Amino acid sequence: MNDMRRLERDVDTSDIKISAKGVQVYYGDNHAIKDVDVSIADKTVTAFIGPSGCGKSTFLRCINRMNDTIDVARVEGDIRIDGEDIYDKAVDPVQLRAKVGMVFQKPNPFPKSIYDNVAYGPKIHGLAQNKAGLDEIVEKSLRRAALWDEAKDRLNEPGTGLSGGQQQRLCIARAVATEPEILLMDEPCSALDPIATAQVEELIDELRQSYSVVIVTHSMQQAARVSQKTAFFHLGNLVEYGQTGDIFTNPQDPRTESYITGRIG
Ligand SMILES: Nc1ncnc2c1ncn2[C@@H]1O[C@H](COP(=O)(O)OP(=O)(O)OP(=O)(O)O)[C@@H](O)[C@H]1O
Repeated sequence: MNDMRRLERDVDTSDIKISAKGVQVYYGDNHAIKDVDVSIADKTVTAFIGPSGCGKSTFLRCINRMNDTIDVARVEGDIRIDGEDIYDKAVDPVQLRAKVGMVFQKPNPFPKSIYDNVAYGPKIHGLAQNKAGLDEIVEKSLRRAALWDEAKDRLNEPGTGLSGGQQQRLCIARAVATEPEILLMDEPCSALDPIATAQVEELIDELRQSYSVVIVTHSMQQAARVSQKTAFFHLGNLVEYGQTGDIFTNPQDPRTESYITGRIG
């Protein structure tokens, strides 16, 4: 039995959205993720924490097969969404990524208008019948990302002309526009000021009503504020996983305790 299985506590096994078993990731000879098992709940924010280089982003990228785009990366093991093997040969990674949206560390709007940034995904996935349908999706997505009021009078202006915090909300609007079921966020606030961070955190809390949200964060305060479940990674191992409150107040593994008290990291 590995560490995580022994230490997993209070993780509701009902309503599991993502389940991973025996996941290994290698970059060439570098064994970056070591035999990770985890079950991630629907309609919940799950935070991945741990020291730099422990594999948080690598594991996050397994969930929408973004590691496929890295030549030297090799993923082994079993990852299922709603019980379906996402690494099955029949699964189209492009379709998968519409269902599993991703928001990156640095806001990365396309060099297109605000409207087109949001409309791009729905267009390529054929989600709108006509222009009116597309307009509706764009408005709804910008509203969900709490950007509509600031953007509605400048939809044809470049997305890159928005402030950093607005650009990140635009990227969230772009991610939700394809009606995903899971939203992966890789340090989504690291380039934002405290006000924009607070707005995005508020948004994450709202988004969990509809999605399973998985967020990588370097900020333990942020993990404590936004997540219900926390997974602590160390040297490629998932060391401890449980209710966020328990992980921060009563960690079971000395490595978790050292990290949250600032002794490693
Ligand atoms: N594209 C890549 N090519 C080769 N090795 C990589 C790549 N991405 C990550 N790695 C390696 O995999 C290991 C885990 O890195 P990863 O970025 O997943 O960690 P992390 O916990 O997200 O780190 P950080 O908090 O610093 O972002 C590291 O040894 C890193 O060097």
